Amino acid sequence: MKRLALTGAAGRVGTLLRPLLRPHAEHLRLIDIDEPAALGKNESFVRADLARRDEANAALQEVDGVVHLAGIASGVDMRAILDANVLGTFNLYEAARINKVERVVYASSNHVTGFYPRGQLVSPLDPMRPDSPYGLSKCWGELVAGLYYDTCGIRTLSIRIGNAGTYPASERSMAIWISARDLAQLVGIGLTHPLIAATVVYGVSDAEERWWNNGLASRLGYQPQDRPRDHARIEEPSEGPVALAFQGGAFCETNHDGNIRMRDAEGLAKSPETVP
Ligand SMILES: NC(=O)c1ccc[n+]([C@@H]2O[C@H](COP(=O)([O-])OP(=O)(O)OC[C@H]3O[C@@H](n4cnc5c(N)ncnc54)[C@H](O)[C@@H]3O)[C@@H](O)[C@H]2O)c1
Ligand SMILES: O=C(O)[C@H]1O[C@@H](O)[C@H](O)[C@@H](O)[C@@H]1O
Repeated sequence: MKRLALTGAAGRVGTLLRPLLRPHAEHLRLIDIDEPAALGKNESFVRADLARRDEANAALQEVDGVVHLAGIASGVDMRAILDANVLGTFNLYEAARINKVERVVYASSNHVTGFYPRGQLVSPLDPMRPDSPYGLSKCWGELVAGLYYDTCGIRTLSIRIGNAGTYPASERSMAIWISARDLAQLVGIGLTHPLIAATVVYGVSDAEERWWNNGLASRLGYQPQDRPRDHARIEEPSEGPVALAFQGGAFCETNHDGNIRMRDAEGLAKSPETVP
C-alpha cells in the first residue's frame, strides 16, 4: 500500500503496530489527538480529533487505506464514548468516502460478544451481545462499516481484537491474547484481500483454549505465529463470579446486579441447568 493512515497511533496498540506496518507502506500517516513517539523516516503526524468532521476530512486527504484504532478503549463514560467511538467512527467513514479511501481496517473488540458464556464457541455470524457501553460502541462501528460498503464500496475488515497487551497478563487473556505480529498479519489481510467487503473476524493468536470460531480468518489466509502460553506473565488478580461466567470478563460487571442470566440465539431465556 502506498499511503496508509493509522488513527489512534499514539496509543498502546498503535505503538505496537507502527514498526510492523511501516515496512509495508511507502508512507505511514499517524493520526491522533496526542502526539506519538518519535517519527520514523516514512512517517508523518497529523493531529486530529475525529469527533470533529472537518478535522477527520482533512486528516484522510490523499491516503489509500486506513487502520482505525482511535477511540476510547474501555470505560463507561457514555459522553466520551459517543464522541470518540460513535461520532468519531462515523466521521472516519464520511472522511473515507469524501477522500475516496478504499480500505479500512477497524479495531473492533471481543466486547461486541462479551456476554456469551465462556463455554460457548462464538462465531462472527452469531448475534452481537455487547457487555458494556464500550462494547455497544464497537457494534456501531461494525454496522457503520457495513453501511459504507453497501452505499459506496468502502471495504472493511473489522477485527474483534481479544487482548493486544504486550503479553498475556491474566487467565482470561490466555484465551483471547493476540501478539503484535499476528495482529499485523490480520491488518495486512484486511488491507489487501480481494474478498473483503464488510467482513468480521476475531483477533486472537494461536490460543489453546478457544472461545471463538475463527474459521473465516483462516479462509482469508490468517496463520497465527504466536501462542499465548509461550508469552504469559499472569499478574492480574482472579475475577469475580460475573466476570468469570462471561467472555467479556470485568467489562460484564458494569451495572450488573449479580444474577447471572443466559439467553439463546432467538433471545429466549435459558434456564440455568441448560447453560451453556
Ligand atoms: N488494547 C486492547 O487489548 C484492545 C482490544 C480490543 C480492541 N481494542 C481497540 O483498539 C484500539 C486501540 O486500543 P489501545 O489499547 O491502543 O487504546 P489507547 O487508549 O491506548 O489508544 C487510543 C488512541 O486513540 C486516540 N484517540 C481517542 N479519541 C480520539 C479522537 N477523538 N480523535 C483522535 N484520536 C483519538 C487516543 O489519543 C489514543 O492515542 C481502540 O479502538 C480499542 O477499542 C484494543
Ligand atoms: O478484553 C480485553 O482484555 C481488552 O478489550 C479491549 O476491547 C479493550 O480496549 C482493552 O482495554 C481490554 O483490555
